[in-house]
Amino acid sequence: MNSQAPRYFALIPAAGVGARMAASGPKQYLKIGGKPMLRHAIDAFLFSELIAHTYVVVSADDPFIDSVVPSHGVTVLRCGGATRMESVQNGLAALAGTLRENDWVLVHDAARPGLDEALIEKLITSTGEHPVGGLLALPVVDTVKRSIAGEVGTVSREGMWLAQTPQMFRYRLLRDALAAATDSARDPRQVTDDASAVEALGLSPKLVEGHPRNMKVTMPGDVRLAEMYLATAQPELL
Ligand SMILES: Nc1ccn([C@@H]2O[C@H](COP(=O)(O)OP(=O)(O)OP(=O)(O)O)[C@@H](O)[C@H]2O)c(=O)n1
Ligand SMILES: C[C@](O)(CO)[C@H](O)COP(=O)(O)O
Repeated sequence: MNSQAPRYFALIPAAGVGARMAASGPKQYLKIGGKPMLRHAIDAFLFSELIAHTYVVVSADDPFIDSVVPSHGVTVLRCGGATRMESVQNGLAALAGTLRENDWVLVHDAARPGLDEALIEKLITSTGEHPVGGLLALPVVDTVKRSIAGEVGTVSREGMWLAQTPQMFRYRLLRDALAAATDSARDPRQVTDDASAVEALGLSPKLVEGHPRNMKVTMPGDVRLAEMYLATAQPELL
């Protein structure tokens, strides 16, 4: 019987280049509401009493992080990889010996500045007892089209969700799932989120309804939308 109380850690992959944003530098350092995007994500975890510590994965030569990271509660891991998955894998590997096998890891995109303590608590209280883990997500409410070589069709939206982050899994399970995804014949670039690696093991994580404010800032037009969400009071949780 494991008598240790559960521990929750945040891991923020922040080693991307923001190609789709096409800004002058990596998008995670763009100011959103006067504060770098990455710092919004960090602060959500710092303000949460449930998170024991936060780790941020950046590229080895990142010149910006030292002016953004706070002086407490956060450790920078300069081990970013060529893909989001690699950055997460490298970050988890760097925490071997620090994290216990059954510690919960909440992986959250630096590109999602709208996360807040309420959503973190909702994910943890909804998932903490789940045998696999879970993630914030939004049910699809629009009709879904797929266009391939000019052929357009409609995909049933029954049971369809849009994955957000954090995605939370036990440290050992997540490391094993990502390692299996790397070893599999499947193109690892298909592993665009942490949950898909776990699902490839035949496991089903819990989907916990997130919020549109927790959007991923990807394209130039997303910056203003994210600022509008951040400018509003904390919304009632869905
Ligand atoms: N090699 C990479 C690629 C992405 N990320 C992180 O993964 C998150 C989600 O990725 P995405 O929104 O795609 O960011 P970028 O990869 O920077 O964007 P783009 O695909 O437009 O280049 C971001 O916080 C990004 O910093 C990472 O840590 N390491
Ligand atoms: C992890 C993620 O945010 C879930 O929707 C998404 O897969 C990240 O995709 P990206 O292309 O790395 O932004």
